[in-house]
Amino acid sequence: MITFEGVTKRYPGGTVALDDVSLDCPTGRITVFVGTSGGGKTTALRTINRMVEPTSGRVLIDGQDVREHKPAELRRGIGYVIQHAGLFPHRTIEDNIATVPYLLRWNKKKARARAHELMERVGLERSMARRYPFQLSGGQQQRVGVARALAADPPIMLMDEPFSAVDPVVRAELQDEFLRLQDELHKTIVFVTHDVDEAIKLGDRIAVFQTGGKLVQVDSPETLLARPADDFVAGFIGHDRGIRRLSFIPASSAPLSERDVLPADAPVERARDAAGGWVLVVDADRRPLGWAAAAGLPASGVVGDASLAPIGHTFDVAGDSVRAALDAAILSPSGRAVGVDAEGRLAGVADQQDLSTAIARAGADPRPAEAAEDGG
Ligand SMILES: Nc1ncnc2c1ncn2[C@@H]1O[C@H](COP(=O)(O)OP(=O)(O)OP(=O)(O)O)[C@@H](O)[C@H]1O
Repeated sequence: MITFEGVTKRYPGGTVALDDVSLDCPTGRITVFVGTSGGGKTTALRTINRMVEPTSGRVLIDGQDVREHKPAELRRGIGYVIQHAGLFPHRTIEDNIATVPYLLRWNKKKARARAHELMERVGLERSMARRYPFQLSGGQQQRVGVARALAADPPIMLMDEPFSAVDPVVRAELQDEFLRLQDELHKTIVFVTHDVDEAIKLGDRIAVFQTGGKLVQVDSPETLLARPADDFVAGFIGHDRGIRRLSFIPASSAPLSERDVLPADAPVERARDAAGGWVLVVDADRRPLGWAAAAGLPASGVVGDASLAPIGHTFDVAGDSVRAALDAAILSPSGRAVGVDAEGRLAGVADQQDLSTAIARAGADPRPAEAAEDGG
């Protein structure tokens, strides 16, 4: 665990970059620092690897003051990734990645083998090993930056806006891969961003900094969205925090129904009085085929003969959130969302009223999200 104990940083000239910050960053988890520009996020991050020395207070790693280590020695156990990757322009990709192994005096063969293994891990083709950074896209360079930080398998990773310099699509890909990697590696990560959505997506805990280096709130994303500590945090996380909260309400909490669901071989007569004007048609295996409008059914035959409107997207009742289910309902021609199991078979249908019920239930639970999850 990384612990900040009353850390203050006052720069010459009087700027207070950190004001008595106390905070824990738990082992194996992602702690995200967000906040206003100039709020002290980068300064706080850099006190961990001694790129910045606090004016007062202490930073501890597993109970030990970071000042007990020489900076160079300390940094070998701490990966560091920055915006624009900060690669050495005249070194090949494999040698960039192997920077720390070379410093640790690994032989060249072993260091390069490690670099190749990491290239695969972060989704870079081996053919890029001998290229130079300028021959890679921005997103690829960021992957190299992550691979380089991981090279000596440090238990801690500090990441300062690592995905900010790439377009939104690449950024989302990098975030997804980063989460997948963390699922395997369980590093202790401190991640700086000014993007609230990125913080919510990646953070196990989010620390919000305000101008003047004040830490205003540290909480899980769920709690931050549900209970911002003050008007500054509420304003910072935005007016659509209600919508964002829906991502943390499991779709499984919505009631599902089998109303107006028919197999493709059911006679059309059975579909004519569908309450909502639409029937969901499924195959013999209960896989959803499409929506049939009651008004557009053929005069006779089976519902499978009707022209079916596409379902759009379904939601996974076990893994998706109410946000995904609501999106599916809004985009569905019938206004109803189709819930499926892991095999893609129909689990049930939820209309917007059913989803409202789930939202109201979640909103009515006054316990902090963690306690509610524990069932305690
Ligand atoms: N070396 C320095 N000398 C003097 N002042 C500094 C120095 N580094 C940072 N500061 C000041 O300290 C404050 C905090 O800076 P810091 O870079 O930690 O903020 P930040 O939250 O990371 O901001 P941003 O989101 O804009 O990157 C700012 O007012 C900044 O101008």
